[in-house]
Amino acid sequence: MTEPSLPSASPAPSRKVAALIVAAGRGTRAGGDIPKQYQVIAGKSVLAHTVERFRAHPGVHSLLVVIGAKDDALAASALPEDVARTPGGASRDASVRAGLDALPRDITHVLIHDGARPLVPDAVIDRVLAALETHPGAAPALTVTDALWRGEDGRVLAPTPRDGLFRAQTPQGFDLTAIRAAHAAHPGGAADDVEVALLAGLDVAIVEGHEDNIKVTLPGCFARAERMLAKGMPMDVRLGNGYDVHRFGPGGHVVLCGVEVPHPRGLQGHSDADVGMHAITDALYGALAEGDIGQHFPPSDPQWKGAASEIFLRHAVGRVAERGYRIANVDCTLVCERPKIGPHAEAMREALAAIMGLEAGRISVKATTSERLGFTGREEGIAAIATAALVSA
Ligand SMILES: Nc1ccn([C@@H]2O[C@H](COP(=O)(O)OP(=O)(O)OP(=O)(O)O)[C@@H](O)[C@H]2O)c(=O)n1
Ligand SMILES: C[C@](O)(CO)[C@H](O)COP(=O)(O)O
Repeated sequence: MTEPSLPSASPAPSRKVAALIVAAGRGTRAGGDIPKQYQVIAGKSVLAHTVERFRAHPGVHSLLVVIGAKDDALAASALPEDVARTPGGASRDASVRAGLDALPRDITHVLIHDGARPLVPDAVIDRVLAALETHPGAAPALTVTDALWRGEDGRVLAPTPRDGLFRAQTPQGFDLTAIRAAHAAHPGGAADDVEVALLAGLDVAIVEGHEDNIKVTLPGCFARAERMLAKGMPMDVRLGNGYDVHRFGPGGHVVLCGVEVPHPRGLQGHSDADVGMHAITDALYGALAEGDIGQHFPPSDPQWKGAASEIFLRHAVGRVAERGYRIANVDCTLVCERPKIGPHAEAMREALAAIMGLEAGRISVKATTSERLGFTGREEGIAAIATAALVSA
């Protein structure tokens, strides 16, 4: 890998560097209702994180984002108003060409970067800029450290030598005139700009990339990127509340916080009507700002009729972990005249602890009457209120 003799993050005075961030893809492999670069992680869109990295870098003079032809509204809500944008094309290389054509006249060098790489460290940008002082092209990469095989139909066919192989990253930096000419001469279909540059005979230096510089590509990448972003941030604390009510109907027991409690009447509901567990589940979804049980398990869907509430709670707990948080504690209050909760509270805490994979010491279950006032006082139903606290894992 090239280690320039005089690495310098700040370009020479005659050099004017633009960051060209390509973000016109559809993100089909990542899934979701909107392209991956507009999905929110750690409080803002993937693309906004990416843009912020380059805007904050002293060696970058100008920034242009290439967006999908129909993504104006998404880009407007994802990016600060003063970030320059231009429409891209149907393939990555078409988007790069559109961006190169739209750069300001005084630009001499360009850093071409995937909008889907929101974690690019400053040091990687520094290394590319430094290598551009002595090369017309420079790009970050990592050596391959795992063994490589060729395989087919789930079976290994043969080992493949890994000597001299690199995993390519971005930003890939170039002399602007040279890369414009290389793109103009390229037939299309290149995976990246280094491929385009090589066909034009440009000398491209390899500088050291970074394991954090991941490209959000598959559904699991969002949580991974969010966890990595959270590492550099002060501890994040999130609180959520949940409230639920179920009315009494015929029956011989109620299920509360996972425990069957004998009672002359049962609770009615689409699922097993565990009002306490529902309130806790909603508190967890609330803390994540991910709606409520009804959104994840629509009552209109017959598959959830009579479903055990622990299915909902396990899902919410799973989402907490996927989003890079852990549960600090939950507190649930059941509001009813009868049955008496006290004798069952410990069993309820244990039942919740087992489902949530949490120590019982982080779970509180308590109860109150409403002094015979209101619907709970008239014993028409049971209400539950819950609070959950999450901290970044
Ligand atoms: N027509 C395209 C295709 C891709 N890109 C950008 O190129 C980068 C790397 O591409 P990739 O990860 O393959 O993104 P997508 O093409 O969006 O993903 P997918 O192949 O899963 O649809 C992304 O920031 C993407 O937005 C682009 O600007 N214009
Ligand atoms: C440019 C690139 O990010 C280099 O690793 C990559 O080639 C583009 O993404 P894709 O997944 O290969 O489409």
